[in-house]
Order: sequence, then structure tokens, then C-alpha cells
Amino acid sequence: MIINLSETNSLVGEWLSEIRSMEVQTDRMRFRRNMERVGEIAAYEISKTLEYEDKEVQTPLGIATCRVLKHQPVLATILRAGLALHQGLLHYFDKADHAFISAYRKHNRDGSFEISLEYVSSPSVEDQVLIISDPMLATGSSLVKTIEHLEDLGKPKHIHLVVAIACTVGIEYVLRHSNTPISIWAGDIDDELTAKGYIVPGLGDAGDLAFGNKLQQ
Ligand SMILES: O=P(O)(O)OC[C@H]1O[C@H](OP(=O)(O)OP(=O)(O)O)[C@H](O)[C@@H]1O
Ligand SMILES: O=c1cc[nH]c(=O)[nH]1
Repeated sequence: MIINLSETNSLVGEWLSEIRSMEVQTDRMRFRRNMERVGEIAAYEISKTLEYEDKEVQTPLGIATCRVLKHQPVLATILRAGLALHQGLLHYFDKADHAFISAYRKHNRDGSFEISLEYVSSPSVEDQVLIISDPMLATGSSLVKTIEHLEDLGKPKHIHLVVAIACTVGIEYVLRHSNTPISIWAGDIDDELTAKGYIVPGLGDAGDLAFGNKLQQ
């Protein structure tokens, strides 16, 4: 299932316009906060797909039957660009366990790159609903490598990918390579990818915009 959150009229369109805008991007705090907001909305939408159970709650005046989550999802993110989006999901799924994965593009002299995955800290994902956040789904190689690694630690029941901008090529690549049912929640979807793996029109380099330029590795 692929959900483009910009397809229906909502504030997501407003936030995406700021996230993409060269003028507004210079305000790093707004860039990160808008990423959080996309994560918050995705969390709310994903919450409608999860399992619930009744819970009796004592109020000052009586007993209320409330619908509460049956199981908490596991929230995973890819360092470093995913942190703000992850924080948005965490605002809503505030009781969840977390996984952190470091994946970055290691560039070769000829301009090509491989994904280097160096740090993984994760709870068991066996039979869990796993929500992975990463702002950009470009070629899809970072997410596929991350999913493969997490799947080695256990078989999740379902994977939800939360991204700010997804590229159609990357979406197809991820769906082709996963062994687990996947839903992709994208703030918006673009069709073009440059030879260097940047989404067009996209937004630029999400990690650098949120946290500053990094030295090339
Ligand atoms: O779909 P892909 O082609 O794999 O590209 C997407 C990756 O690129 C960005 O990370 P980046 O490598 O810029 O790392 P950063 O978090 O250090 O900025 C982004 O956060 C994704 O992880
Ligand atoms: O367009 C892109 C592609 C990968 N990573 C980014 O930050 N931006």
C-alpha cells in the first residue's frame, strides 16, 4: 500500500511546501519541526491501522471503556537525517521501543556510492509492527539495506515506512526487495532522480538541511 499524504488537502501540503522551499529551508528549526509534523500526522494515520482492545478506566465519576492500543509498534530510524521525523512519530507513539541504524552514502571517486551500515541498536522485531522513518526514499538502497538487517533480527508482522519525499523508482525498489508486507506513507511523491541519486524536485540534502553540511566520506 502506498499513501501519498499530499494527495488530499491538509496541512501536510503546507509543511511540504516549506520543507522544499530554498528560502524557508535556511531556518533549520522550522525544517526540523516540519519534519516532526509530517511524522506526527503519519503516526496518527498509521494508528488507525493497528489493533485495539477495550480497557476500563476509573474516572472521578465512574468507569469509562476506552479503546487502547493492543501492542506498541517498534519505531526505527536511519541516522542522521531521520531524527526529526522519528521525533514526530515518538510524540504520538510515546510508549514504543526504538531501533537506530546508521546508514550513509560512502562515495567512490567516480561519483558512485555504496550504503555503509555501521551501527544498529534494535529490540527484537519478531512479530512486531515496525515503523521505519527516513525523510528521503531516493534509490531505496538505504532502506532496503536497513530492512534486510532488521529482518535478520526477526520477522516483523508488518513494516510501515514513513518518508517525507519518495521517488517512484525507490518505492518500486523497496517493494521488490522486501519479504515483509509494507505500507509506504509519503509526504509527497516525485518522479525524477538525478544520476547522483537526488530526488527532483525533492528538497536537497535532508541531513545537511536539518543538521549542517558534513564532510564527504
Ligand atoms: O534512497 P537512498 O538512495 O538510499 O537515499 C536516501 C538516503 O539519503 C539520505 O541520507 P544521507 O546518506 O544523505 O545521510 P545523512 O543522514 O548523514 O545526511 C536519507 O536520509 C536516506 O537515508
Ligand atoms: O534527494 C535526496 C536523496 C538522498 N538524500 C537526500 O538527502 N536527498
